[in-house]
Amino acid sequence: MDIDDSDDLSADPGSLEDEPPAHSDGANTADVERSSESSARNGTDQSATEPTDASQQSIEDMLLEFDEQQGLIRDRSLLDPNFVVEEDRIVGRDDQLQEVTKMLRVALGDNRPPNLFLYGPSGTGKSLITKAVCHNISRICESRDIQFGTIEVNCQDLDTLGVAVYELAQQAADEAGVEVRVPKHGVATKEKWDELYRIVNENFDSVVFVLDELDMLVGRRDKQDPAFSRLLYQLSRAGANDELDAYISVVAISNDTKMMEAVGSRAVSSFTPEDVHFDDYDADQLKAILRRRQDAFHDDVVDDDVIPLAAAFAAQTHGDARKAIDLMRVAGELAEREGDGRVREEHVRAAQAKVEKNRVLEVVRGISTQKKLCLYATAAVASQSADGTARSTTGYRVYQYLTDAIDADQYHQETYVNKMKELTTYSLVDFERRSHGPSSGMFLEFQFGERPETILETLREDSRIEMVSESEVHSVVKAQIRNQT
Ligand SMILES: Nc1ncnc2c1ncn2[C@@H]1O[C@H](COP(=O)(O)OP(=O)(O)OP(=O)(O)O)[C@@H](O)[C@H]1O
Repeated sequence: MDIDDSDDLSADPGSLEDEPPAHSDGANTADVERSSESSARNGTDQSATEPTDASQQSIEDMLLEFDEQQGLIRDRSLLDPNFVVEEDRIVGRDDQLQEVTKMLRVALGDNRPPNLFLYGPSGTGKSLITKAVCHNISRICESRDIQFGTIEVNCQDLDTLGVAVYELAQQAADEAGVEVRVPKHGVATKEKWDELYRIVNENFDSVVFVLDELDMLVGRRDKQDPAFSRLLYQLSRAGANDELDAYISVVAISNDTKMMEAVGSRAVSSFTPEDVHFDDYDADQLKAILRRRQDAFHDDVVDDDVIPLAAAFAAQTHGDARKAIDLMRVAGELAEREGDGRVREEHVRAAQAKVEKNRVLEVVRGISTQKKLCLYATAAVASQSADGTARSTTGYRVYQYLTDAIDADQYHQETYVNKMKELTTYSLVDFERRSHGPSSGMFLEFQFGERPETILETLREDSRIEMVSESEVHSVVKAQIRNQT
């Protein structure tokens, strides 16, 4: 996720000086004096229509003042989660680096590397490690005159298999420096596959396809297998038969550890990947990752407690390095905007509130009212339970209360559970199957990637949810938690 809060205040002072001010509001003292002289001559009083506050700073002055201010951030790219950092800035992923390198290095010789399935929570370095290894393979291949290509797509915003195949063809063409010869729309998916094969065969000896966030490629619901399963089947089969001359390897990346369970049996038997697991980072690892990027800031402008605090906040929610880096960037930008000479603990706390809110907003912006109600009910339970989790059985009762309160349709418990499961793809919420003894039956236990309070606060911005009394929900939740066996 990319949260861009940056205001680029680095306007070119030269060009600003050449420009006359757009209008005289807030102009300098001399202008104000000239203006009052002329009104006196004309016998008119302009004080009612024009600002007379001579101390008001013009926009130009403010821009120039900001521009002259020494910024705190020296290298913004190091605080951009999408920027691929140099190898020496990668910390705490030695095992995964070694495993991925060991398997993909086969591309350096005359052999097909194995397929890989990289899985683990968001922001744990899956994409970074893949890119770093492929980058190195590419460099060595260049010196050996092997045409190696990395063809990478993020499946998050790809709706159908056809769109995904076109995107692969487009990326392959970009990597090879050629043009795609089929149109994006209005042709059968088969033609897009053929075009992809043509581009690969004509330009590469060896290719690694990197399919990031693959589980998000669900495709049309009327198909038996999800689109990601069909994509894996077709790609890995093409590698094994004559359609592709180049050696190909498919690296599937997912947050969903259970993704392979949803892959159809045909695809499983042709894809057969080597698994590489990525764990959450702990606070110490996150601290080390941030310290290795501290030179993103000018020397000696970051207070000592800033990095440990950002690392601790990020460790609380899944140990996500992207979040830790986001926190540092937003804290730095807040400090710059306030004109503070240092990044302090208070900036990290303010950044934490902002980053959390942005992440929740990103998820809830596009979801239906029904999903919002499911999420609200579950977060309300988690916010009051002793361990911060919510049982599906309790969450459902609160959901029933909410739908009654606003007179909305009410789903069965199974649908409520499915809606909550669907929300796990955004890594805002996660679940585990649990049972408290033989008599209590099975239930899902939900835990949140952000504070449940932030989720509730954000969802209350929806006018239908806002209608429900907060204190009543509170009492209902309390009673339901008390009734849990
Ligand atoms: N071990 C690490 N050392 C240095 N930086 C890291 C490390 N792990 C992750 N990062 C940084 O954290 C950010 C997120 O990492 P990355 O995109 O690789 O995560 P991911 O596991 O692929 O997440 P997602 O599943 O959400 O795509 C990137 O900016 C990356 O540079």
